Amino acid sequence: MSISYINQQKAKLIDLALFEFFSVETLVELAALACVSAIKKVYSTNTHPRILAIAGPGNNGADTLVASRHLKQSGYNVEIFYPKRNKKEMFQNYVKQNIEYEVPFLEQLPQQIENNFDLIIDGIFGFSFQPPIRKPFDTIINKIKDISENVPVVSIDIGSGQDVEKGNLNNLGIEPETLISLTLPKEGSKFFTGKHHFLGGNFLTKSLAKQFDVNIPQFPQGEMVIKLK
Ligand SMILES: NC(=O)C1=CN([C@@H]2O[C@H](COP(=O)(O)OP(=O)(O)OC[C@H]3O[C@@H](n4cnc5c(N)ncnc54)[C@H](O)[C@@H]3O)[C@@H](O)[C@H]2O)[C@H](O)CC1
Ligand SMILES: [K+]
Repeated sequence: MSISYINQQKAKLIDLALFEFFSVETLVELAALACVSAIKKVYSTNTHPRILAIAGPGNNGADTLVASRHLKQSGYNVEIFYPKRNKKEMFQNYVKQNIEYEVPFLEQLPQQIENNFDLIIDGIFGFSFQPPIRKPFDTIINKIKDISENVPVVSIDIGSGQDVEKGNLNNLGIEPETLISLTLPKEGSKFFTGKHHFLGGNFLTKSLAKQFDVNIPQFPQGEMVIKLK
């Protein structure tokens, strides 16, 4: 039985259904841990010790802020660029936590990313993205696209700027080396051209799968992610 790929509306509805059972903090913490697990499988602290994490204003950014803290605790040097701060208490707490865990926040996107970082985490937009890309993310996404040949990019849930359902239309979005889909892959990820595709966020029950008419995977024993590619 193949895993279902879901459209934007279904992703939002499944997310809402999960909020009936879990707090957003719980889902974000688990999603972030799954991302960290996938990242560690491909990029070690020896080969890719310096990480630049770029966090957007929504829950894709929340996943990134939490993943940054866990990566720092796992021995990576992480720095965060978080240009549009969400005022909600949860996000303010994530900032405080990172400061406590000695993860610095950068005021600007660094000039020489290629020389100073081994890996970029793209946590700008997830499944709620609606084109066109607004400022300041247009220039940020273009910059990441330009250097993605030289520095590997890991995108959380979606390559930011990509259409959730149609993929990298007109090459407007980030095409990452590694994509980590959450809950179920989005339709746009059928066109993923990078090297590694993981699925994390083992949140769905049989009953929710039935309600949303989706096929859910069996995660390998003891694993937080499944390798799809
Ligand atoms: N069930 C799950 O799979 C879970 C997934 N999680 C993560 O949450 C994101 C979706 O989060 P959401 O808050 O709904 O939205 P986004 O982060 O995608 O972005 C919303 C944010 O971005 C702004 N925005 C949207 N379009 C644009 C644009 N064109 N230009 C500029 N800004 C834009 C918008 O205004 C909002 O501020 C999902 O992908 C997962 O990563 C959670 O972990 C919970 C469980
Ligand atoms: K993203």
